[in-house]
Amino acid sequence: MAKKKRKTTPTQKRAHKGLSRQNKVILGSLLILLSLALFFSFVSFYFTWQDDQSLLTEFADRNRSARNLLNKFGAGVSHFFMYRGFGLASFAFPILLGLTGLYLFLGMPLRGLVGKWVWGLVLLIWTSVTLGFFGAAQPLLGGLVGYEINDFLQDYTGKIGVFLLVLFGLTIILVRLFKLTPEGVTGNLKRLKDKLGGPTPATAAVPESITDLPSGSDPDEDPEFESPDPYTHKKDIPPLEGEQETVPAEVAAPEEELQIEVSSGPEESEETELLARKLVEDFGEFDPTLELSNYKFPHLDLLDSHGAGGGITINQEELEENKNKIVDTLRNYKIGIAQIKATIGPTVTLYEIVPDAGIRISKIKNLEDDIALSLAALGIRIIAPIPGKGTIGIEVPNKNPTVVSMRTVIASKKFQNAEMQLPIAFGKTISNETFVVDLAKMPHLLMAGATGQGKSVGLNAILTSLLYKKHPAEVKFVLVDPKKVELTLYNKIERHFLAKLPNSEDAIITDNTKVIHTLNSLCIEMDHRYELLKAALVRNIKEYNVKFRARKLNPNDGHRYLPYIVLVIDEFADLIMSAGKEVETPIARLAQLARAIGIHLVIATQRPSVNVITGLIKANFPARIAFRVTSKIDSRTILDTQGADQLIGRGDMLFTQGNELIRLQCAFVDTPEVAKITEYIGSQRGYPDAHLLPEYEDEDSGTGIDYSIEERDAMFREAAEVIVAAQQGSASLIQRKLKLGYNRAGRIIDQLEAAGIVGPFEGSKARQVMIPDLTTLHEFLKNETQ
Ligand SMILES: Nc1ncnc2c1ncn2[C@@H]1O[C@H](COP(=O)(O)OP(=O)(O)OP(=O)(O)O)[C@@H](O)[C@H]1O
Repeated sequence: MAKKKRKTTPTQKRAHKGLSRQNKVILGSLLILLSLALFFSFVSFYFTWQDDQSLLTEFADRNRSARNLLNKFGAGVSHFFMYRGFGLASFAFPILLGLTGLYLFLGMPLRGLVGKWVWGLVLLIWTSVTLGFFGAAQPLLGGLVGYEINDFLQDYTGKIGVFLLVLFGLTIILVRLFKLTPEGVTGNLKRLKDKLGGPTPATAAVPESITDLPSGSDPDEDPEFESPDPYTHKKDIPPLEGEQETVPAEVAAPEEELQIEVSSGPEESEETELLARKLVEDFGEFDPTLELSNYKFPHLDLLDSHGAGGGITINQEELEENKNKIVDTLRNYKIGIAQIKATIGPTVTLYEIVPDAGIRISKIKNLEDDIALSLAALGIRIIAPIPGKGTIGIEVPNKNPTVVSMRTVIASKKFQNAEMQLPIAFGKTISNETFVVDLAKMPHLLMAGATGQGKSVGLNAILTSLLYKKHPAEVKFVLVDPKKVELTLYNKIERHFLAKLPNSEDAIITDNTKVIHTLNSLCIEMDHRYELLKAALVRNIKEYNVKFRARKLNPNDGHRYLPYIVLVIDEFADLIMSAGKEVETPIARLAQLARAIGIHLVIATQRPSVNVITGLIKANFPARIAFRVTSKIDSRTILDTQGADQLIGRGDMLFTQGNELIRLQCAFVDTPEVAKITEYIGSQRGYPDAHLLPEYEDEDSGTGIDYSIEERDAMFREAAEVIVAAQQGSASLIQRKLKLGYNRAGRIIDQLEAAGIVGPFEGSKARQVMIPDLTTLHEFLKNETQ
């Protein structure tokens, strides 16, 4: 709404500039009176024209008077319009003049009059020609104009031709002006029959003819005229709250002054809607993928099956053996089992047991080590009870685990049909089901595990999933790789999928200072995106992009299609150890706020200690993955519970999104496969450069308020102009208008203060602007340099 209001202001201002309210009332009443004078003259002319005809040549003679109600004026004007002009159709003039007068008198926006004048003139000529055609013997019906046009047309097309032309004109008027279509007419007749005695369509048609627009764009239509043609269709869209008022406001406007103001707002919104619909009709929806329309998604053959094509092989003997061992161990401790069931997964088999009645669950839980000992196996995990099932689960690793290949999970129906914003195929659950989640819903992911347990493979699985599902226009990666080797392969897709800071050579970030800059730049991008969302009146990136695709957001106002941004940090511990708060603060800020605007974080660390995964970080990362860790304490640090220490490694992982823990076998994607995928994408035509993030300037580059003229920011002058023009000394105004980051805008404000253009900081209030207008400012800046 705010935007619409902003839009109306210049129009209103212009209107005020043209004519003052008083002058409008004066001019309006003059036109109304003139229209009445014309009307009475015209009517009277029909009865007196013969008597008054001789007088037309003796206008100056004061002794003679005309019989017309408005005397000589009436006789002369009527003769001019009715006889020499358009005949009966000339009544259009008093009507149009009266209407214009009324608009001026009531202060209504004159824009609405254009359509009425155009249609009025069209009707005037058509009526004149038609009456001239049918009443050629009666010059007062069609007037001289009607007669002459008829004469001219008949010379070329004959009587029949003119008749057909008149008929065609009538069709245009009925269809465009009155929105009559065969379906509409039958529908109306039916409704009329139903209503019997209700308001006739004829009465409704009057305001409609008034409000129509010549362009054929959707006017405020009479609800009575519902027809399935493309024009009336537009009305089927449910009106916005304000829009409902538009119809009565427009119709009743000539009588009620109060409603006039109301109509201006919604009219604008309708205009935007109309424009959007017209653009979509003409060009189709905005397609973000158009620039790389020939882009081919990677195909399955780029991935290996890692010998997992045949699925899980069940070793019946092993199953039986494990079952017996479990039953025996429990029996040794006097725990009877009523039922036992096995679910075989790729890495572990889950034995679900129902103990005899009266057995305490904690007793079984305490036997974890004993069961592990008797089974002589690592990585046994007891889940007592399994949530929602009423059974106790014992997970026992398989002797021959099956590799879950990325190929099988990508090929799975679940992933292929996933209607998610950022679908990730992590791998398989212990019941051998493909596990797919939406990164956008998580909304950030923390990944930890001891070295060599599958973190890098996990990150590759995330990136591969997105590469298989998303077009380069839809998602961008910001990759941070302090180890300098893990993510290098993704360099090849820089111009397709990567985002980087302006002026930086490599898209993959390996040094710490650059990481800090990038994180801050992402914070600026986040702020920009929030501004855009606010201006578009939407709540999240999804709604924003839908609106942008429907061409309801104007790129000239700074709107653009927003790709998702996934920030991946491999080895977070390194970073936090060397940069501490400088990294933690922007990460926490992004994690807290970035979910709605499509920036998602994936952070991996091999040192899950509390000084790396701090409380602040943890609180903002509800979704966590733990690969195998070496101690219970590490498991607690990541998951808030033990369990990760009992995993068997090689991609065996626990995933939580806040509540229950899910054990998964991570999909395996090897480095050569990643190389093939990136090669495949990288060899295709890409964008000219990587996606550029907003510029970030280090805060340390000068903080004192004693700025000399040479030290001033390059945007100082522009910023001063913005501030003086708006007479409002605020950093956020500079930020918004000049699209600068918060820190830079803040620094410019300090420089403006040092220059004496704005006053000192006044808490929550905007600073005082010391210079009244732009001319004074320019003078001031000129004097400064002299
Ligand atoms: N999902 C998996 N399925 C099968 N094997 C796996 C899986 N994940 C990892 N591995 C095996 O474990 C090895 C180490 O994995 P990875 O490089 O991902 O460990 P990491 O945790 O990133 O180690 P580091 O922290 O030292 O980089 C891989 O080379 C692979 O052989």
